[in-house]
Amino acid sequence: MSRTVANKLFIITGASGTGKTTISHYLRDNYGIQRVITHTTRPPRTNELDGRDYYFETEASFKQNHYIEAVSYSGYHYGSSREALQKAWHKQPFVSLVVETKGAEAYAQVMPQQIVVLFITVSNPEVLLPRLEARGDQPAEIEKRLASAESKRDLQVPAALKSIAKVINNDHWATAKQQIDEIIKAEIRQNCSQ
Ligand SMILES: Nc1ncnc2c1ncn2[C@@H]1O[C@H](COP(=O)(O)OP(=O)(O)OP(=O)(O)O)[C@@H](O)[C@H]1O
Ligand SMILES: Nc1nc2c(ncn2[C@@H]2O[C@H](COP(=O)(O)O)[C@@H](O)[C@H]2O)c(=O)[nH]1
Repeated sequence: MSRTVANKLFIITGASGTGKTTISHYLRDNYGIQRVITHTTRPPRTNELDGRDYYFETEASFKQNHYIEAVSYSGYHYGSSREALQKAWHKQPFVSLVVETKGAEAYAQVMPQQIVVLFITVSNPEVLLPRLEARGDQPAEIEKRLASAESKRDLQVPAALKSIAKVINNDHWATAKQQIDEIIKAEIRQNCSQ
């Protein structure tokens, strides 16, 4: 008898520059876990591609998707659509999603049984500025972002996620990677034993 693997969504959340996207790339490259592409009205950064990094939308086209959740962040709209999640799950049972914390809270309400929440943090938020500079973000954008209420809020695990979030400290990539490996391997084992 064939066994179906339950669909799982690894939600990667935390403040800007903590390393969420880096971790989603690690999951893709090492475990084949693809990221659900989300939608935004933010203009693309250098090297970002439509359909790969985001679905880049206009104000008008953003409104045409069917969102599980959508937020404003540092002056732009962001949203994760039902269409994109279903498309990703259609291809494979384990997928990831990179969102700010309000988005993660929404998923905890909508599909609590299907998510694993990874909250990414750093011990000293002062490292975030040089990290965003190294990423090539425009200085004005970095200043606006790090000063935003959302960015400051996302430095702490929200109360609604405290009981379920797996906190990953990303001061150093080598130790963050170890933590991620343990979590993913445990999820794979658990899924295989069901
Ligand atoms: N442990 C680390 N040490 C040093 N630099 C890191 C580390 N992890 C990630 N970075 C770098 O920090 C920058 C920001 O990382 P990343 O884009 O993954 O952050 P993010 O949380 O997705 O940010 P945002 O929410 O703004 O999109 C990148 O240049 C990345 O290479
Ligand atoms: N709640 C949601 N947050 C999202 C979504 N897509 C991305 N994000 C988060 O927004 C900020 C800013 O992203 P950036 O690419 O401009 O740096 C960051 O925290 C992302 O994780 C979404 O669909 N919903």
